[in-house]
Amino acid sequence: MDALTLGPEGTYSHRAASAVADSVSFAESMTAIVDAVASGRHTRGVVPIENSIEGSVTESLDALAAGQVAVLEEVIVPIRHALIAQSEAFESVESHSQALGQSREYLDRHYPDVDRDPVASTARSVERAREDASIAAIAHPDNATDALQVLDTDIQDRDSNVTRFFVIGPSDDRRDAGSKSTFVVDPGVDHPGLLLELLEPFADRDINLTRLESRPSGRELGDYVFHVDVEAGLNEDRTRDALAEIEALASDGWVRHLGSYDTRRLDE
Ligand SMILES: O=C(O)C(=O)C[C@]1(C(=O)O)C=C[C@@H](O)C=C1
Repeated sequence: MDALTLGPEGTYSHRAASAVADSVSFAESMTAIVDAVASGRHTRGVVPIENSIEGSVTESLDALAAGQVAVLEEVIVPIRHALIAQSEAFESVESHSQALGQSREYLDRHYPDVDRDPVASTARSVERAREDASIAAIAHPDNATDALQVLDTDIQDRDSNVTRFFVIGPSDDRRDAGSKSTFVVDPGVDHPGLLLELLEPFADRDINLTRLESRPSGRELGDYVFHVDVEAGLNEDRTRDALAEIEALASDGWVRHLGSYDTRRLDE
């Protein structure tokens, strides 16, 4: 099966997608990937969700909350960045904002006066460095082909750097079995203790939460949609019971079960 992911060739998303699909096609943004799967134009997509240093990939979270898709698997990819350019004589560093953030301490230490410019992906910054000697890229070292050189390796601020991706498909492919599940909750109400009430159904049943993220609903300041990951499948009674309680609490809003899924870890 073909998977749509963030391009061009050579992104970390490309590495994640290659591990789960027979072939890979490329899009320009996470929103475009989720839209293509939600509308049926593509059967599989692979989007980054969170990084161990920089945190959430907010564009992916907001697209998942808006689009009708299912999460089928999570893929954990080790991220080891290289500094890539035609020579040491570069004047600016470009990369995806996540990669610039993951290498912040390195750049502060070694290139404090060099401009940092975000572009759509790490591989896009490599294309730019290939065309322009004044630009250095931050990307996987395998991208340093032709006139490009790897000026430094392992420039991420922690060696344990990993990014978590979701493999997504149409809502009809949603599964109830898996070691983890993801929900998006728009409570539609606001009162003291609401967040506590939303979490208690999981705590009461000994269900471990692995992520809780508040994203602005976009309606007004202070109004949030919650992304919740738990270590349990929806085929378990305890998860179904917890979800029923949350649905009752959010009866003026909505709850979306994005799916239950297992984890795949890629080697370095
Ligand atoms: O630009 C890329 O290579 C991507 O696949 C995107 C992305 C991200 O959005 O987090 C994926 C993994 C790394 O954390 C850096 C960038």
